[in-house]
This record gives sequence, C-alpha cells and structure tokens, in this order.
Amino acid sequence: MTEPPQTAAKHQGATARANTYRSIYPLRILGMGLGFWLTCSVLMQTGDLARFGWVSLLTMVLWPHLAYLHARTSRDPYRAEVRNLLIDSAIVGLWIPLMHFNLLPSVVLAVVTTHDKFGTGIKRLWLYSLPGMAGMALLGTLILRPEPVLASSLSVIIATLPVIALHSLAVGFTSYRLIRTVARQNQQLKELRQRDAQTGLFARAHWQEQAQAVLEGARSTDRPAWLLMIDIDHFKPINDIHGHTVGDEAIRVVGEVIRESVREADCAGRYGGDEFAVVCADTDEAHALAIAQRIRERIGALRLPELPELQLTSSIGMAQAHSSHQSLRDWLNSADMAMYRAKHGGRNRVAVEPQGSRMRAADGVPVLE
Ligand SMILES: Nc1nc2c(ncn2[C@@H]2O[C@H](COP(=O)(O)OP(=O)(O)OP(=O)(O)O)[C@@H](O)[C@H]2O)c(=O)[nH]1
Repeated sequence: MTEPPQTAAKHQGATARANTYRSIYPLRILGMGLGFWLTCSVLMQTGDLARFGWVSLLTMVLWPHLAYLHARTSRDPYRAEVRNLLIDSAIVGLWIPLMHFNLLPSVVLAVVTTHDKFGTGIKRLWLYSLPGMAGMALLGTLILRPEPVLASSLSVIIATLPVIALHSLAVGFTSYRLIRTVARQNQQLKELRQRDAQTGLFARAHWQEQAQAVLEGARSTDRPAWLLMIDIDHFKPINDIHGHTVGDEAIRVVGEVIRESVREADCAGRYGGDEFAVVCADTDEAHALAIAQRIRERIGALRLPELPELQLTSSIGMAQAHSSHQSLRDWLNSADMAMYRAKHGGRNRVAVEPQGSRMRAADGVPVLE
C-alpha cells in the first residue's frame, strides 16, 4: 500500500534528520583539516608545536572521525550530532588561548564555527554554542596563562586564506541551493493550491480568478463567453446508501470526465461538494451547449468498477456572460438558476439561462429555457 504524501514526507524528514551526521562528516573532515594546517602554523609561529602539536592532531584530525562514530553508534544520531556541533565550538574556544590569542586565526575560526551553526538550520544552535566556546577559551587561559601574540606571521596568514575562501564558497553554494529549492517548492505549492486534490480540476479560488478574467474579457470585447454549472443528481443518497468512499470515488471520476470533455482553453473547476463549473471564453451558444451535453452524456455513461449498477446523472445550468452581470457572482447566479431549473425539470438535463438562449433540444434530451 502507498503511504499518504504527508506520512511519506514525515518519514523522509525523519530520515534526513537522522542522517545529518553523515552529511556533516566530510565537511567536518575538510574544515578541521584546514584547521589543522592553520593551528600548526600558529604553533610554529609561537614555538609551541612540539608542546601542543598533539592537541592539533587530536582535535583537528582525529575528532571528525570520533564525532562520526559517536553519532553513528548513538541511539539518537541527530541529538549526538548536535552535541558534536557544540563540541566543535568548544574546541575552537580552546584553540584561542592555545594560539596566544593570535587575532586573525582566532577571529576567523570563531566566526566560521559559529556561522556553521546557522547553516544547520537548528534553532538557536549558534547561541547555545557560544558558552561552550567562551568557557573553553577561559579555561584554557586560566590553565595555560598564554602571552598574547596578536600579530600573525605570513605563513599563518597564508594558512588562514583557504579557511576563509572555502567557507565563503561553501556558504554561497549552500545559499544558492537553498534559494533554488525554495523557489521550486513555492512553485509546487502554488500549483497545489490551484488544484482540487480529489479531482485534479482547478480549486474554487483559482477557478474564480480565471472566471473573473473571462467575464471581464467578454465584457470588454463583446465576444460571447459561457458559464456551465454542473451538479451531480441525487448525490446525497449515494453517500447515504453506499458510503462516503463511493461518494468520493464518484466525485473523482466525474471530475475526470469533465476534464476530458472540455477544450484546452476552457477552464474547469470544482466549485464545491458535488458541484463543478466550467467557463468557456470566445464560445458561441452552440459550442457551449455541445460541451454541456458531452459532459452530461459522459457522466451518464460512467460506471464505478466497485458498483457497476450505480447510475450517475447530472444537471447542468448554462449562462452567457452579459452586460447585466456586474460581477462574477451575478454570472454564477444566472448559471445557478438555470441549473436549478434543470433539476426541477426532472434532472439529467441541460438548461440555458433565458437571457442568452433560445429554446432548443439536443440529442433528444430537452433543454429547458
Ligand atoms: N463523499 C463525498 N460527499 C460529499 C463531498 N462534498 C460534498 N458531499 C456531499 O454531497 C451531498 C450534496 O448533496 P446536494 O447536492 O445538496 O443534494 P443531492 O442529493 O445531490 O440532490 P440534488 O442536487 O438536488 O440532485 C451532501 O450530502 C454533501 O455532504 C465529498 O467530497 N465527498
């Protein structure tokens, strides 16, 4: 059985969350690898390489792998990775006194590490990382009591450059991907909002916008436009007797029939419940009537596989756009009135709003005036 979209999305989200540590692993190896080169350059400048080289090796080379193992073997890899991210900041805090407060690398490492926390999208992580960083910087200062060496040697400056350059590129690339994803998802969201999920026809609000535009176009150009209101006959008993699942399926197939019966330029929507609406721009009465009859006939020929004895019929009201229609509501009212006349005339028929119609019969089915 297929999962509903919301459940599938939830699962995907949970899996992505649990796998955060996997996506961070190579980035941590790269970042810390550059950090290793940088910290070794500073230790060389301050003459501490022999004394503290092992700290560089442990925190910059070994730590990414330990962090990965820690998250992978944890019962909650996501939480473990959040802890790892906080430890990254604490490590950088420790390096500030170890580097004798050497300004350039200290500031760059602190800023880059804090900036990475924003990139995770985890709420306030950057804020929570600051006490650990400051605490370790303070602890290191109290234990080591380093002499400040604020100026950086040329080799330290050179070792700092890749950290700045690669980090800026990574941030730029991530933002680019994010913007593209948001734009794509906004587009998908817009399309989803425009469609009725059950039938695939336009949803009411979007259909109304299109119908409004057709009405305005018809009024300004004097070209004929028609509105068809379609209502399934005796739909309530279908629900009551056969259940809502059958009712839902009936609405879905009727929507499908309407979509397949209109022309490409026509705009078909689900108006609500078992009611559908179609606007046909630049269409004369004969063509509009042909579309209405086609829909009515095809709905009449529909059979649900699980209930072949069920006969669906529909009543359709048609109204031409007219100068007396001040608003879409007026036009809808005209088509609605015609539709109710089709109902009162015995259902399974098309009725044309008097203003734009002449009496006619189509395919042996009376068309009410
Ligand atoms: N299963 C299902 N039922 C719906 C849905 N939307 C509306 N309905 C039901 O459709 C029925 C609409 O009934 P009406 O159009 O008022 O009446 P009717 O029985 O069709 O009678 P006439 O329109 O006079 O022929 C109501 O009982 C609603 O509860 C839906 O999405 N699924």
